[in-house]
Amino acid sequence: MSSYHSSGRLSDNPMAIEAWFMDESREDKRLPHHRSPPEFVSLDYLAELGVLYWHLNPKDYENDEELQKIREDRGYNYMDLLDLCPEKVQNYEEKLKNFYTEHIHGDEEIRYCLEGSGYFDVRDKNDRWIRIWINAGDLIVLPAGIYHRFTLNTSNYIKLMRLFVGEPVWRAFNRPQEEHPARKEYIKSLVEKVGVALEAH
Ligand SMILES: CSCCC(=O)C(=O)O
Ligand SMILES: [Fe+2]
Repeated sequence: MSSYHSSGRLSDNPMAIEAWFMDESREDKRLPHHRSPPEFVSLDYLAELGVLYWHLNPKDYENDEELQKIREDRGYNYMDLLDLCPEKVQNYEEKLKNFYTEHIHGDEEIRYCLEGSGYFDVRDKNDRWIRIWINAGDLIVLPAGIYHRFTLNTSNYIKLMRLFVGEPVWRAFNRPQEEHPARKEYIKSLVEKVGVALEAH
């Protein structure tokens, strides 16, 4: 039997990311939205969807060799910081609304949480929402073409590092995007990886 720890996390292992299938309720998006009983999702399952994860030391991000290596290996030469609070972000409410509108990008979305926390929701191959809880030290990569969205949780604050290959393009394409080349490429990669026949949505 598993039990919750004081942090609210199911695991007391800070290296483990937590992800779960969401319920269907329409209540506040900043709440966890667990199913009853909770249905957790493994890192292996996320990897099948093309979602990558590392846990790093967020206090050392300026000199972190592990982060440096990931950036070199994957060509992430662009970096900036996003402090998501009303005082520092223009059009804060509008940005949050757009972040929570289901979308894809033509490129990977790479985010490293330095402080605070939040939820990245991604669609799995059966179009179910998986909620990924990001805390300080969690670096995730969402593949180009995966439907996703982001919300703050009840802590209401996150500081993120954004990484990119080359000149950043933040453009979001809201669902439906079945004809977008990145979407087609993503579906192809899923079929190759897990051999599932996916219906177009
Ligand atoms: C707050 S960063 C994550 C939101 C998002 O999906 C995006 O920027 O495209
Ligand atoms: Fe996005």
